[in-house]
Amino acid sequence: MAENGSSKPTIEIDGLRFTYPGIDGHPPPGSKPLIENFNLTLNAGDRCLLVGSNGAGKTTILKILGGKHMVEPHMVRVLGRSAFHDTGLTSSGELSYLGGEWRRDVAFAGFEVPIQMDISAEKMLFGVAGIDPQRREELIKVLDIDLSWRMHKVSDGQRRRVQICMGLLKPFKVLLLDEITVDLDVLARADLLKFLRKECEERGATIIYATHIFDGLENWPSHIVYVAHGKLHLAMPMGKLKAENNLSLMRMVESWLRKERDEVRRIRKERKAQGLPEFEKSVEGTRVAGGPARPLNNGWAGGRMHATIAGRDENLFHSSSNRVLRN
Ligand SMILES: Nc1ncnc2c1ncn2[C@@H]1O[C@H](COP(=O)(O)OP(=O)(O)OP(=O)(O)O)[C@@H](O)[C@H]1O
Repeated sequence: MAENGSSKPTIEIDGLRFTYPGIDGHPPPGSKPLIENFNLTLNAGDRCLLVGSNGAGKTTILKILGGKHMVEPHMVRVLGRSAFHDTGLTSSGELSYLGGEWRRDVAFAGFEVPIQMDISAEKMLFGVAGIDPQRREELIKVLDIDLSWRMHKVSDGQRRRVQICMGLLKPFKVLLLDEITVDLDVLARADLLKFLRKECEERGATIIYATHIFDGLENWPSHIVYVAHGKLHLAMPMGKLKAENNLSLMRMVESWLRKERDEVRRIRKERKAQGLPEFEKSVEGTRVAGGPARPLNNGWAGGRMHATIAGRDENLFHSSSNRVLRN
């Protein structure tokens, strides 16, 4: 994929395989991997849109890249390093992940600032040490943040702007965005996308952005990746895709998802006709080897992880899934 200066890929996924662990920290016996045979290479400057239906595995892939789930080090390399094993990648800010639970509970992994408390936007944004003042000023402007906002009183969108600003303060080399723009108004979203594009073009950053909202994205990505049932279905430079297809981005994705859904329905119908259950059984939240049935969540979802760390289930967490899951 496109290169910018450095010839080494910034993101390399090679034969990725991943199964969510059961309560004992191991994949449940008989379970089928959620992510399988997944390969992707991205370079400095690439802006990659990650698309797929609900439950396709986008968040899981981003979390693996963000070092939150353990996989074998050779399967996923970020800036040539294993994100799970090399914690310096995230602590240095070179790798930044802005996703679901980050949005709900804390301002930014590592800063440990509860977002709902009575604190001003200014205190949050100026409380982070070692930030380039010019970059901070630019971000405050891009996200149109009023420094006097009190975090417990602002709207969801205003709070989100401060959170995004916190997450972008350090000049990342790789940024993983998991549907972070849902609450932003049209202007804030457009300005943020413009800023992110500049980060890739001028600094050679690499961004993977998972979203279901295609408004204003038509000319933003340099690459598109479509994932279905944990498998890579398509990874392509946007230019090539547009040359082969004159649909809009949204219509294109819609047509892929429609095809995928029709195929799932067809398989279910066949199973029913054969006297088999339409939906497959799940083992501790993971699908059993077989057709394209979706796994169910086993309760170790993002929101639960924080509760587990902070709450009474702490021992349970430490004796089980923390071997493979990092929040
Ligand atoms: N902690 C977990 N344990 C077991 N299964 C999980 C866990 N987290 C997610 N899953 C399952 O893995 C599958 C993929 O989930 P994931 O969140 O990666 O999908 P997604 O593509 O991001 O979906 P969406 O577009 O809805 O955000 C889902 O079926 C989900 O139920």
